[in-house]
Amino acid sequence: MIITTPRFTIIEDGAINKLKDVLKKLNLKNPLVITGKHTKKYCKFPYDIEYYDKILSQTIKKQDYIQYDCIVGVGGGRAIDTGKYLAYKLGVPFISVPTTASNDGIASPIVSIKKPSFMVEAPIAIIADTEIIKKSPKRLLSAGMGDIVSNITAVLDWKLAYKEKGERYSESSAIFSKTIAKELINYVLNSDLSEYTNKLVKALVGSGIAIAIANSSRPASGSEHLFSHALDMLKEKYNLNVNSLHGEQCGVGTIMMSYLHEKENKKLSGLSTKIKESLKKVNAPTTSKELGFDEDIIIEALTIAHKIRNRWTILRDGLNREEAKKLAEETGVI
Ligand SMILES: NC(=O)C1=CN([C@@H]2O[C@H](COP(=O)(O)OP(=O)(O)OC[C@H]3O[C@@H](n4cnc5c(N)ncnc54)[C@H](OP(=O)(O)O)[C@@H]3O)[C@@H](O)[C@H]2O)C=CC1
Ligand SMILES: O=C(CO)COP(=O)(O)O
Ligand SMILES: [Zn+2]
Repeated sequence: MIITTPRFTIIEDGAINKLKDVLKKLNLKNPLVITGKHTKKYCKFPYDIEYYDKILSQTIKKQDYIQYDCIVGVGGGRAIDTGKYLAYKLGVPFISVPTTASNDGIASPIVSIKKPSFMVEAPIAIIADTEIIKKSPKRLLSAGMGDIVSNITAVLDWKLAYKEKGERYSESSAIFSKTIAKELINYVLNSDLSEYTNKLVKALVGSGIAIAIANSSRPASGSEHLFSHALDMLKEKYNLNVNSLHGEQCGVGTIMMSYLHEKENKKLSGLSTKIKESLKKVNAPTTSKELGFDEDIIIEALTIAHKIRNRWTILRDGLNREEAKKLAEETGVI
């Protein structure tokens, strides 16, 4: 098994200005920058630039990109994911330059632009300019909290799969991942949030690295992500005009899945409430209404989530409609 983790991680104000130095250190000379319409303004480099929409709308032909020795993704989750995907298709290194902190794709070895998601090499470098990230829409920074609290239920689910199904499990990756989430939750609940963005970026980078070390998204993706993936599926199926973000959906999923874990383990008592409070404190959605979904969609997503992929979680063989409704009601999601 080959595990790749980033060689350079820079998290600081003005970090984007170090892209040139990082490229030099990595002996990379001709990058192609992938970005989005809202984030192009940050690409003040003398390199070729393309929008991710264009990359996604065409079949990638290696010969069209032969002159580039690496890909740099500058932007939100989709820009980063598209850059990572292109780098994978071309077999060149990927450098991640997030302009916000909405999910752990900024550092993970996962591409989720194509469903189902799949593992690739982790970014060779992460350049997170906190000056830019702090100015990004507040909603994206709230969503990031949802992707971090997910680690709590993801790890509980992973351990459950180990106990009930004998799945391969790594205690060190699990502890790393859940500690990242616990620390951020405690910080959020007990502070004035003045350092929130910095801590969030570090947590998301750590979460991506936990995935790389485990060589699986298990440390950061359990039943709460199954619920989020189910919502994405239903958005497509019913052509729903809902613009909820990945991290927002995962956060609401974590409230419900932690409640299910609590019911089986007294030691976890109060977990779901604590997670909900931490999401509220950063203004992340905690209800179907705030997410923008009708209650029926939330219930349907809960009933199909276990079928999304072959991953044993607290949902086990699935919830029926009645159980799903009860769960969403008892956690205040509907
Ligand atoms: N690989 C992985 O492990 C994971 C990957 N993902 C990926 O992430 C995507 C979701 O990412 P998410 O960030 O939530 O959503 P988007 O990438 O859709 O970004 C949301 C919006 O924020 C804008 N934006 C980003 N940064 C700034 C900024 N600094 N200033 C102003 N606007 C900004 C984007 O601009 P613009 O329109 O220019 O892009 C976009 O319009 C998923 O679709 C998936 O592809 C999600 C989870 C995990
Ligand atoms: O979003 C992710 C981790 O936060 C990726 O996980 P998946 O394996 O569920 O796509
Ligand atoms: Zn996620």
